[in-house]
Amino acid sequence: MYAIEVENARKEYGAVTALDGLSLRVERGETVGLLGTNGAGKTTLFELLVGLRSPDAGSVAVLDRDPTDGVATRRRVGYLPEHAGFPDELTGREVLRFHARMRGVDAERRDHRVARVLETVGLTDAADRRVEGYSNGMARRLGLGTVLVADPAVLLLDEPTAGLDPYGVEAFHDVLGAVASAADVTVVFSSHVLGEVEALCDRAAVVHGGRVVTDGDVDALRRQTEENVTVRATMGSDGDADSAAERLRSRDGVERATEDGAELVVECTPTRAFAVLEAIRESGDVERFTVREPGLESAFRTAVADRGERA
Ligand SMILES: Nc1ncnc2c1ncn2[C@@H]1O[C@H](COP(=O)(O)OP(=O)(O)OP(=O)(O)O)[C@@H](O)[C@H]1O
Repeated sequence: MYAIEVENARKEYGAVTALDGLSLRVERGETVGLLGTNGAGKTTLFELLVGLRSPDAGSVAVLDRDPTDGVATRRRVGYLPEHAGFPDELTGREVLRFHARMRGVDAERRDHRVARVLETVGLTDAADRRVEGYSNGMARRLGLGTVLVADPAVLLLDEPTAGLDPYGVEAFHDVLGAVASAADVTVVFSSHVLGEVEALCDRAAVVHGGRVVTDGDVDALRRQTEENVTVRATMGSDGDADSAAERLRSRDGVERATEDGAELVVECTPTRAFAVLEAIRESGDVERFTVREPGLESAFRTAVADRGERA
């Protein structure tokens, strides 16, 4: 059962094509990271998903309904825009109460719900302070609270951690990870930080030039990269990095093997990495080694490069 189904969506702003036949399906309960270059079309996609815009062609369904089709579906979808702001003079609790009222949370449940969300996003102690005194990280968590307060089935978060320091990112991830693991909550968030998509998502979709150019399981995407695995082995006193490098150069899958001081440095194709590691282990007195695998970042670069630069 899909929470989100976008088929061949097109959206133009005058001469600019923001979405150029974008298709994406997200199952209920999935957490999907949207990666993309600037101007790839991610925000436009979110705006279609919350019914703020309609596609010029193609179709968009959220929880089996057209999102422009009425308030009932929209209430089940929580959207955190990239630049969410709050009136400075309100407290965090007042902001959440306002959102709860706007999103149809019953009056008698409202205070309880707000208190629970404050707890979830770690703002209970700051709940009655004015928002103007909040740090960037606190404001982002309050933003997440505004979308959680109506207990949504689908969360759409547009670059939610942009501009946060590492502690702020970590705190945000803790909250989002806990929310996303709850049964039946579907999360789609966009990010330029590939590490956070690796950490939080089962699946990633790369958006480029208004289309999804690669989509799949995060581990499978990582393996699609054309970049090499690098192994650095520190040789012991009986080892000879130079002659080990010489022997390894003829091995299948080894792209480069060199000696760097007491270290043997070998670059190999990801598919042959295991066999090459064995060969390194057998190549003499190896004390320890490190392996640097190509991350999602290189898979992203490969996917975007394959499609050429955006026109
Ligand atoms: N209201 C608008 N009017 C005109 N052009 C727009 C409008 N909104 C977006 N665009 C253009 O559509 C394209 C897609 O923009 P969009 O904001 O959806 O991309 P994005 O992936 O969210 O980018 P970023 O990562 O930079 O936020 C861009 O070329 C952008 O300049």
